[in-house]
Amino acid sequence: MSDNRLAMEPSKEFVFNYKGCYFAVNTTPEHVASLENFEIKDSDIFITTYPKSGTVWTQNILSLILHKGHRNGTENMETMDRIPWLEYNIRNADFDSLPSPRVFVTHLPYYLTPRDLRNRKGRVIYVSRNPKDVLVSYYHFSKFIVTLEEIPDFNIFMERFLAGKVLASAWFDHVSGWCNHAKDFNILFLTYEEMKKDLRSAVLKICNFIGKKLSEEEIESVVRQATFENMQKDPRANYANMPEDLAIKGKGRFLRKGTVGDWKNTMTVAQNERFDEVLMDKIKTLPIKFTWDLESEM
Ligand SMILES: Nc1ncnc2c1ncn2[C@@H]1O[C@H](COP(=O)(O)OS(=O)(=O)O)[C@@H](OP(=O)(O)O)[C@H]1O
Repeated sequence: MSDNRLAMEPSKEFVFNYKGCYFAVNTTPEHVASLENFEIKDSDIFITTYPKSGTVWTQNILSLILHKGHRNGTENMETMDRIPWLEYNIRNADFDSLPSPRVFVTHLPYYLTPRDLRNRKGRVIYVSRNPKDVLVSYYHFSKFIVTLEEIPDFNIFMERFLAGKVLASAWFDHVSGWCNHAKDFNILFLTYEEMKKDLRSAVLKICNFIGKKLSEEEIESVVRQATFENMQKDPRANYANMPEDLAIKGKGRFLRKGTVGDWKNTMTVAQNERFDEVLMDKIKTLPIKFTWDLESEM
């Protein structure tokens, strides 16, 4: 294989491919396959995202909405214990014994989710983010965490991202798959940018969707604690107490910048043009309209 082709292939040391989707090696094809038959309860909630789209943010919002102890600071539970990963059950959580409503988090494409979920059992909150900010956030994240292959050259990282040769595969396939199959799920779509613009409205949408009534004061408390500035101070949101096998290798924080339009600080004009050439026509076919910076909307 030529050097260029080699640079495009994700290393088997970090990922495996199962039915067209790349997974990190801290799960197994058997576990992913078993999820098809995972029994869903009506009250279950799934936070579903492509990586770097606002997963931990939404996990924190759900923890704050559902758990008084999280809201008033009397309980200190790690995010991944409160809301475990479905396909990366690294702490071997007993999913059956989680308190109701169970909340899971997943990067699964729609077609690998539990069958019950695809039959409108349980609820899905799907959060998406403009893919240029996803790309840049993903690039920095790969330098930050040991479970991802580090690709120091942004050009190569971008080409892999555009070709879907990264964990969770192609951004467009993920988002379009979920949008096109929305009717199979009981699903709420949110975007990172709308959460950023009006967090309170997003929190209210979530409460409404999951049927949770909170007082005005409680809503205020959720919103206040879910801002970037406040979450950045929270060791749980920053994975500060990560288990060894997920340890952080780089400098910086999980909550890195938390802005809309940061891609402009990393992508060159040529890279932006290349990105648009590959993805923009496709993006225009999506029912979600993305915000590329907080001044302009497409
Ligand atoms: N409260 C709040 N407000 C705004 N932005 C926030 C917030 N919490 C997390 N983030 C930003 O979300 C990015 C991480 O995305 P994910 O949590 O989806 O990452 S992961 O897939 O779970 O690894 C990452 O984006 P970047 O800062 O652009 O890298 C985080 O900073």
